[in-house]
Amino acid sequence: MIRAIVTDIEGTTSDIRFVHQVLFPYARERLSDWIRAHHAAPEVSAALTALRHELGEPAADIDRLTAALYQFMDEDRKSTALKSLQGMIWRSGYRNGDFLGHLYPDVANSLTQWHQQGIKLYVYSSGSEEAQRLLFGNSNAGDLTRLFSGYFDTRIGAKRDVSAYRTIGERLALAPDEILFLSDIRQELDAARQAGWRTCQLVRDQADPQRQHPQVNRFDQINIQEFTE
Ligand SMILES: CSCCC(=O)C(=O)COP(=O)(O)O
Ligand SMILES: [Mg+2]
Repeated sequence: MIRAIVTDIEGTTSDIRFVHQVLFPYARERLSDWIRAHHAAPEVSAALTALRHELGEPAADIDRLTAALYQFMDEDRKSTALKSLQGMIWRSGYRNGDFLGHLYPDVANSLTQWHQQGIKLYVYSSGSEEAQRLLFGNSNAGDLTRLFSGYFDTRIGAKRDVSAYRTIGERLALAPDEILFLSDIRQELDAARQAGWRTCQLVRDQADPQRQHPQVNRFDQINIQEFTE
């Protein structure tokens, strides 16, 4: 029986174009000035210290760190430090009403129904926990944060790494086959399945010809019973 659903964001609940054409450019355009202005703030300073550690350059100055962050953004590197800083910059974007978090039209209804059925809902995204809360709290379907029981980001591990799913499973205190993972990326679903989870691939645009996991186009096509043996 499925007791928890863990969902990815980009390409699953939300359009990849929103992330790549709205969120990422918003942070990119502001990053350099923003770091200069805020590097002494404790949460920013902690992220920059983590970045120095990630780079293996304990003495890196602000210019070097900024250059590394631009390189990471070019590579779409899922660096925990970068993701943390992006989340902080997006905070003002949501607060100023520069954008709303994009959710596909089928998402809010399905999440609400699953929540009403007593299924616990969680997010697992490379975006920071703060970025996840901001997106669901300021979405085009309103504030959906009340539906979620928790948020996981790259601090728990990388999304293609089976150990991340094992650790999340332990935190949820559920048997692996009681957890359903929703994602658009086959390699993430492969890792979740290796951990014993049930999986479902969202194919918002084009089907994945490899068909390694059950595929749906929308959340309202997900029949939870079908994932229970
Ligand atoms: C929380 S929205 C920003 C998502 C993000 O930064 C990202 O890198 C996409 O990660 P996902 O794991 O949701 O594909
Ligand atoms: Mg995704």
